[in-house]
Order: sequence, then structure tokens, then C-alpha cells
Amino acid sequence: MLRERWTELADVKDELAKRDWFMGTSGNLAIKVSDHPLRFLVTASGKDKRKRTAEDFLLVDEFGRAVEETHLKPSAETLLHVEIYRKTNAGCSLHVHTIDNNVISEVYGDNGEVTFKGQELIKAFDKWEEEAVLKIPIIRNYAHIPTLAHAFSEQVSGDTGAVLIRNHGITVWGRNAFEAKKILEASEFLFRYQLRLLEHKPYQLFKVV
Ligand SMILES: CSCCC(=O)C(=O)COP(=O)(O)O
Ligand SMILES: [Zn+2]
Repeated sequence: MLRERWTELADVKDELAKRDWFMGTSGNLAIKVSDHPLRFLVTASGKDKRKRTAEDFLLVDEFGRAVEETHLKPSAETLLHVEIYRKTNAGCSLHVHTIDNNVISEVYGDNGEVTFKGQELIKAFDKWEEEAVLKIPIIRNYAHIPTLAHAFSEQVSGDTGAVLIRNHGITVWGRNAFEAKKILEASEFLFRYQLRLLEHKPYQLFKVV
């Protein structure tokens, strides 16, 4: 099980790396290994996530602490992943910094959310009705990680989801790696679309959904 999950997460990491979504060692990824007790693999802190090595991940517990003696440090943002596994049945969670997610989080940050309506790709979030609205919350980028994790946790519900951290990045989760990656790709598509739209129709910024 551990080996399988490790390979699954390493493959996702390679795919996200191909998209250049790990600039400057940013980003962290996690995958659940067991529920009782909660154990998940998380990326080691400060590494170049574009490289595939035997020291990419470590196993942590329900407090985000390494389960075994190791020189590796869990991601600085492990507590956010802890909140996801504590509150939902998610099996995988992904965090990346991109220019698009940072700009969107700044443009809409004062609203506390960015909304999408009438865009086909919101179906990736299980929004199938014609009038459906997707809202992605935007939280403040607290430097104190427990405070950030608390603010993040308030926005975590359901087994799939996405939260933007202002001028920092996005964290998404899904029932498994496939679903988490789908949510991440769909989010980044929507952000790029919205930013491109604003270039052509700047008044869309003030549209109330
Ligand atoms: C150099 S990026 C700043 C830290 C961060 O936001 C991040 O996503 C990576 O931190 P980690 O400890 O997971 O490597
Ligand atoms: Zn980050």
C-alpha cells in the first residue's frame, strides 16, 4: 500500500513538474495511506519538486509529525493537509504556486472568493446545472502556519474542493490522486480563462454573479 501510494504521488508530482508548477521549490503534495490511524505521505520540505528521488516523501501522522526517525522535514504546510484528512474523506491533496492563481487571488482577494458561472469546466467540480455557480474561497496568507491552517480549515468541507491563499497559491483535494489533479487542472484553466477574459472585457471584474 505504502509503495503504491508513493508511486502514485511521485507520478502526479512528475506531471505537475512538467507543467512547471513547482517554481523556486514551491508546492507540496500529500496522499493518504491509512485512516485508522491517519497516516499520509507528504513531500519533504524545501526540495526541488521537479526531481524524482528516494527522499521525496515521508510518512506523517495525524499531527503532521514524521512517523519514523528521519533527517527529512515534512512540508512547512503539512498542517493544511492534516486539516483536509481530518475533516473529509479526501485521499489526496495538492498545493501549487502559479502566476495565474496568485494574480486571481489578488484581483478577487478583497471579495474573499472568486466565482465562475456558465463555464463548461466547472463540471470538474461536479457542477452540472446550467445555472450552477462555482465559488473558490480566498483566504489571507498568514505567515504563522497554525493560524493559516485554522483559516484554511474553515473553508474545508466535502471530499473535493479548492482554496486559494492570497498571493501564495492554491490547495486542492479529491477522493484520490486522479480527482485532486482534475480539480487542480480545472482551477488553473478557469483562472487563466478569467484573466484572459479581463484583458478583453475589463468591466467583467465588477460583474455580480
Ligand atoms: C519557497 S516557497 C515557500 C514555502 C511554500 O509556500 C511552499 O509551498 C513550499 O514549502 P515546503 O516546505 O512544502 O517545501
Ligand atoms: Zn506554498
